[in-house]
Amino acid sequence: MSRTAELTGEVRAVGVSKSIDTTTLLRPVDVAADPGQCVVLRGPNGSGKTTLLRIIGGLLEPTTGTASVGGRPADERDPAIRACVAALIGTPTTYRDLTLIDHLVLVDSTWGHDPATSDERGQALLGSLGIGDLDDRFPHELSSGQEQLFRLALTLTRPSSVLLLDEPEQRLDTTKRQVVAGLLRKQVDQGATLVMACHDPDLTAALAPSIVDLAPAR
Ligand SMILES: Nc1ncnc2c1ncn2[C@@H]1O[C@H](COP(=O)(O)OP(=O)(O)OP(=O)(O)O)[C@@H](O)[C@H]1O
Repeated sequence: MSRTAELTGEVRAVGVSKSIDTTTLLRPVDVAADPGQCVVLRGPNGSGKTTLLRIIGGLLEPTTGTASVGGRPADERDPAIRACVAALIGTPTTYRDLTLIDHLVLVDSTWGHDPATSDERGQALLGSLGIGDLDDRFPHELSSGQEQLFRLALTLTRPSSVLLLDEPEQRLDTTKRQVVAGLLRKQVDQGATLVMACHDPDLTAALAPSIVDLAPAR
């Protein structure tokens, strides 16, 4: 996808908040993250971390403030934003009759990589997440932690400048959290902008991020 190169990974959210009727989902907050930087969103359950990630990903319009990626308004209807942002927020779509490696080959080749080497890249990614031996499984044949690793693989397999991850540590054991920390560190070192919600102090510390602490929504 040539559009990926068009947008750099600067993420900005200025005074963004979200309310629905009289309910506050997110109190006003600022976020700034540049390429090669990690920002971790912290806060108690219900403080609005997922809501903020959805706003930055252009999936949700803020009630106040503005959000942008690469200098453009964050709006996932914009193909340039979609080409730039890879997000793991909620449950990605999977196909019951495709194996894990089939999924990765599909996503990799769809996003413009050489289809002749998609399989190789997919195998390497699964291997780096410690689930290389599950390449021929179907998504419904995974444990919940293995499923989370597969979701991360699906997110990381496509090209992107910005990674938005909602609690990537979910359901992972300590060893796998360290594996994910190493993989995300590598992405950041290679120039990705990483914004993630996280409840795990060890994973947070491993990424040496800037921290944005969210106040409880009410
Ligand atoms: N569609 C909605 N309508 C009304 N309130 C909502 C809606 N979606 C979420 N909320 C509320 O908005 C607040 C923020 O939710 P959000 O999921 O962003 O929090 P979070 O910080 O990600 O929480 P957690 O740590 O539990 O994942 C919560 O109080 C939640 O109940």
